[in-house]
Amino acid sequence: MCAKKAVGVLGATGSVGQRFILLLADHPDFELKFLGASPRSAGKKYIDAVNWKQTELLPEFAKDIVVSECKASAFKDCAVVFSGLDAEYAGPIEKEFKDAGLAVVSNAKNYRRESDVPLVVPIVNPEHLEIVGQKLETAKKAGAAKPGFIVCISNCSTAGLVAPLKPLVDSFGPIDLLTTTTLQAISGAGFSPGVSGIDVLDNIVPYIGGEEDKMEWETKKILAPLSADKSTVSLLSDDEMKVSAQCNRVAVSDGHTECISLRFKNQPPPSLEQVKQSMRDYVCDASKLGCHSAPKQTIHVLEQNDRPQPRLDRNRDNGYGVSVGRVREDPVLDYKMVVLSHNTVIGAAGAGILIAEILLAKNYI
Ligand SMILES: NC(=O)C1=CN([C@@H]2O[C@H](COP(=O)(O)OP(=O)(O)OC[C@H]3O[C@@H](n4cnc5c(N)ncnc54)[C@H](OP(=O)(O)O)[C@@H]3O)[C@@H](O)[C@H]2O)C=CC1
Ligand SMILES: N[C@@H](CC(=O)OP(=O)(O)O)C(=O)O
Repeated sequence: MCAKKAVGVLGATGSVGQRFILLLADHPDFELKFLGASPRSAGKKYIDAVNWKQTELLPEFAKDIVVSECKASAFKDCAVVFSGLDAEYAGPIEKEFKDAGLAVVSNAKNYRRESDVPLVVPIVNPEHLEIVGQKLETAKKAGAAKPGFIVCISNCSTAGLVAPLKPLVDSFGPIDLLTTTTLQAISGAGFSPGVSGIDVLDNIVPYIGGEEDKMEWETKKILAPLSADKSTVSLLSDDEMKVSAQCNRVAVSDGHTECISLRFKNQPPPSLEQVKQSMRDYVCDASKLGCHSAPKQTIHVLEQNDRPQPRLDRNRDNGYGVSVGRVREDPVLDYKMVVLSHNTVIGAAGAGILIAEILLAKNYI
């Protein structure tokens, strides 16, 4: 058996960082050895730096790791560095890591729109990681050192949205109109400071800053093809796909729910049963590659009228699977459905780990 690869987590004390700690405990490929956070936390043992908010106990292995400042020199032995950094600080830090030759898999939004940075939902578009393959190949041919790179994970609501779309587009061609209304968990807002109790208790907040715009353009990057030379990806045009998102914060701890409606470009559309079957049959590439965290069932199509529900369905396939229910005809567009995804697993930390497992399977790290 090969030795485990050393990995690090930046932003290790936050909502996403804490999920990384849980998901990397006892991982067969990766050993979490290095943790980074703000100067407020640096120099402290993790157990003293973190305000642990998960329902699972803090894993033993992490308690005594001393948190570092987010400097590349402290993470130089990492095969991959996961970032759960506050986006206000992530930009220059992640660039410094990439320039130091490190592989960075980031949850932050800063580099998502760059055409030569893959924006990846690992159960949907892992083929965009070929951008990394091209960079490594070019450096190798030139006899240069292995370059660093950044791979971005999408916004957590975008991840849930694109999962059911992928098999539909693969089977029935483009979706030209798409609307979504989200009901997003409070863990999505992070822990510093996070959503206050008075705002969310007995309440719904119909605004999440920047979220609607991100969902609209990220969907059009994730579902777009790579350029012919596999070095970049551009957004689908408005003529190819129009996306409209409305985002709401609700009093749920984990798990983003989305009510979506869609129209196929090719008319007449497939039947309702064909739509459901294509989602049931979908096997993501990470599963085909045998990645440790890949879901056994990528999309769970639920038939009960009152599902999916966050508390009951968010942990399907350890949070790496997506649940879809209430699939039915839409009198305005073609079909509508309700989608549920775990925002800090397949929408954030879990997505990062699955991406790293794919990078490993492809010998990119
Ligand atoms: N929560 C979610 O579901 C999702 C979050 N994201 C993105 O992931 C990232 C992390 O989000 P989340 O975990 O929710 O945020 P949190 O606010 O919970 O955590 C932020 C982290 O950043 C660290 N940090 C703050 N300031 C600095 C600094 N100056 N230098 C270095 N580290 C710093 C904090 O460390 P300290 O404790 O020391 O202050 C903490 O570890 C964000 O970019 C977010 O947009 C993406 C998808 C989903
Ligand atoms: N904004 C998301 C989480 C998040 O931080 O997304 P992004 O990384 O796209 O800013 C939420 O509130 O649920």
